[in-house]
This record gives sequence, C-alpha cells and structure tokens, in this order.
Amino acid sequence: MTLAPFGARLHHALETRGRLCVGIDPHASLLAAWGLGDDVAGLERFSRTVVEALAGEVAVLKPQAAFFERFGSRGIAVLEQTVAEAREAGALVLMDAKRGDIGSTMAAYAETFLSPAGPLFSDALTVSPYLGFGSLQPALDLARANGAGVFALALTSNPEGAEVQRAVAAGGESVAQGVLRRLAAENEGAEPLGSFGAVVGATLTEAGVDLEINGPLLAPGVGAQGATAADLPRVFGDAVRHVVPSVSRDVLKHGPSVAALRAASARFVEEISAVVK
Ligand SMILES: O=C(O)c1cc(=O)[nH]c(=O)n1[C@@H]1O[C@H](COP(=O)(O)O)[C@@H](O)[C@H]1O
Repeated sequence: MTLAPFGARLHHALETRGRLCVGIDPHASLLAAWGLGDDVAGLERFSRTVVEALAGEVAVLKPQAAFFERFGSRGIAVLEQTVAEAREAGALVLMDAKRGDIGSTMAAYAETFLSPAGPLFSDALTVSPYLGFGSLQPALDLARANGAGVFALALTSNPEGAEVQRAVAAGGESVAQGVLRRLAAENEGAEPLGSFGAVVGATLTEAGVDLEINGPLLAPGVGAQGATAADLPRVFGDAVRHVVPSVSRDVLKHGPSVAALRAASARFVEEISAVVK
C-alpha cells in the first residue's frame, strides 16, 4: 500500500486529533512509579498501556528508541510491537532515534526506519544533521519515496545545543538557519504541508531564525523541561501555526491509569489549541 505524503497525513491528524505529540519514554523512574519492574516485562506493559490509552486519541506518538535499546534485542522487539500497534490504532509514529552518519551508513539507518519492508518502519524519524545536511540525503529520498517524513534537529531544547547550532557559518548564516533553509528547499511546493520537519525546542527564549520551512516544527520541552503552551507564540511567531508540541514525562507521569493518561493529553491539546489557532 502506498502511503500519502507524510506532511499531508500529519496535517490531517493534527486537524482531526488535535495538535500534540506524546513521547513514549519508559524511564526507569517512570517504570518504578507505575509499579513496574525495570525489565523487559515492565517495558512491554508500559508501552502497551500508553498505546492503549493514546494511540486512538493523539495525532503523533514518539517512542524514544534509547529506552527500548537499553534492554537489547528483547527491548527492540517491544519497540517493533509498539510501533506496529500504535500505527494500527491510527496514530502516526515518529521514531525518535536521532540518527545521523556518513551518507552510505545513513542509507542503512533509512532502510531500518523508513522502508515499509522493515519491522521498525515508522511514519517519520528524527535525524541529526550535524554530519552535514547533505549526509541526510538517503533518508530524505527514502522518506519521500515511501510517504514518510524526517525531522532534523535545528535548535534543540537543551541549553548545550546553542554552542553548535547558533554558531555562525561561513557566509554569516547560523548553523541552525542553514538546516532550516535546506528543509525549506525540500518542502518547496508541498501542500498542505511538507514532510520534512525541524526540531525546535519550546524552551528557547526566542528562535531568532526564519522558521518558515513549509513543514512541521516539532517542539519538545513542554512540561518536564519547563516550557508551557503559553510560550509557543513567543518562540515560534507566525510559524506557530506549524508547531507540533511534544510532551513525554508530563503526560506519562499520570499512568498507569488509561483514563488519567487520556485526560492529561487532552488537557495539553486544549491548552495548545487556546494559543495555536
Ligand atoms: O527530538 C526530540 O524529540 C527531542 C529534541 C530536543 O531538542 N529535545 C528533546 O527533549 N527531545 C526529546 O523529547 C523528549 C522530551 O521528554 P520530556 O522532557 O519528558 O517531555 C525526549 O524523548 C527527548 O529525547
């Protein structure tokens, strides 16, 4: 089955389900708080509960691969199952694996996450452009061919990111602005929204870059990292209409109650809809 372009699928999901991405980040501390063991059985129960609670409700679920990989092959099996079940229930799955490497290796990462033949096929993948934006080409090409998307790190939510991302490259453009410019070129002409997004932290005091990339702007940092929905218009300006706020711990801490997880995510959707029209 050929999928419609990711940007169009995301646009539809945000319109119908509300503007929110919830991260599936099974921290050891959350497993303990949910009364689960810090083991594969705990991981599986945690992930299944989040999928049961939210995959039929929120636009995007974002499993953070590291929390599955730390259990080795059995953790990856849980990740495969999580992706499949979440997609089956109607959520778009954004695999948060932040991959980035020389082009020939990037092609293998792209095969892993962006080829429908693979067991980890996801609707989109986070990638790091810091081996040079051009090194991402195999992922961009495979995503485009398969109706998937890519989110490249532009201005991350952590304070350490600025030393690299705000650095001014030859020609006077910041490194982050260069990433955004290349994403805009990939999205040129796409309607209603391009498939190539940027990650821009909601925790920034100001963006200070041109965010008009005709693509989605994933905004982690809402909740546990201190940003709120009310910060979004200040950080994103007019481009706030393309923002996809992402929350992990501040939703997940309400589990294991399915009803409480749903209520928490619904509260975020409501708060966000009050500031992003
Ligand atoms: O790509 C990401 O999702 C990401 C980028 C970024 O700049 N900052 C950031 O926090 N993230 C991820 O977003 C999630 C944030 O989790 P919470 O702070 O618990 O909401 C984690 O999975 C991070 O790895």
